[in-house]
Amino acid sequence: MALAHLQFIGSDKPNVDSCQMVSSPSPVILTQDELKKIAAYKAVEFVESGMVLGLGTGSTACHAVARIGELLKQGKLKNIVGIPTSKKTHEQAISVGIPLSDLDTYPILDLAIDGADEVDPYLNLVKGRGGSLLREKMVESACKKFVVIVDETKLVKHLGGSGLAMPVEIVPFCWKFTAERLRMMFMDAGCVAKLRRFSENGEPFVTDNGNYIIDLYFEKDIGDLKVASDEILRLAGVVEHGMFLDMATTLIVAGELGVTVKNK
Ligand SMILES: O=C[C@H](O)[C@H](O)[C@H](O)COP(=O)(O)O
Repeated sequence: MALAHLQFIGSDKPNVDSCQMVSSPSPVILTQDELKKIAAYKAVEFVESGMVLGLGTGSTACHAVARIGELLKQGKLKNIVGIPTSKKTHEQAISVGIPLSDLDTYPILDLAIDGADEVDPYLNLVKGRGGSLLREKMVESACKKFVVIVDETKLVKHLGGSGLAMPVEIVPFCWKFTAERLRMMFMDAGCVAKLRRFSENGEPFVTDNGNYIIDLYFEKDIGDLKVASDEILRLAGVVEHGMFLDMATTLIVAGELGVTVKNK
């Protein structure tokens, strides 16, 4: 079975042993959004009636939320309870008719479906470029199964190696102090720490929890991810970071040559 298309950026030898190609190569060139939708629809095949579901946030996860709503309307799914990971997903879920609840009521979820900003060959993730990392991490760490859905541009060899942001949610109090501490923490990796701002008015971006986001950019590999994770979380002022280590149980990747499902 040809799996050469499942490439982790920068990887010499992608780890694809446990992958399964589930659709044949398509002759049509698909847009990135169409690929996201294909991955999302594939993930929704894991959903069964009666499940308590973690509903992710972002341009990929929104296709899954829409699909679940559609199947509920068609009567193909019944008795679903959704736990949204952001205010935006909350609104979307209501609009498509998914009954909602929260972690206080359902501390253990059957399944969560969500996108990611980066995925490494071990299914570690960077999340939070949409700003929802804290609620996502709370919900997705309470799930028996966590299905991650991406198009193939999200695959990387090392987290933080794509040159894009590694988000850290912090309290607004003395944010410059916290940003500087984070920068110094990863000085050897050439870290730049930037407060996320709304592009329209330059005001700080505020999360659903009333916090700020510091985006970390690295010139070099940050080394052991667990060590980096623990160190960030020990810093007073930090609420959570966007590294989701050892949480995903299944990865669904949609690419030009088809859809691949990889189980951990
Ligand atoms: O905060 C946002 C979430 O972590 C998203 O799941 C992640 O950013 C991926 O989003 P998208 O599917 O839009 O690329």
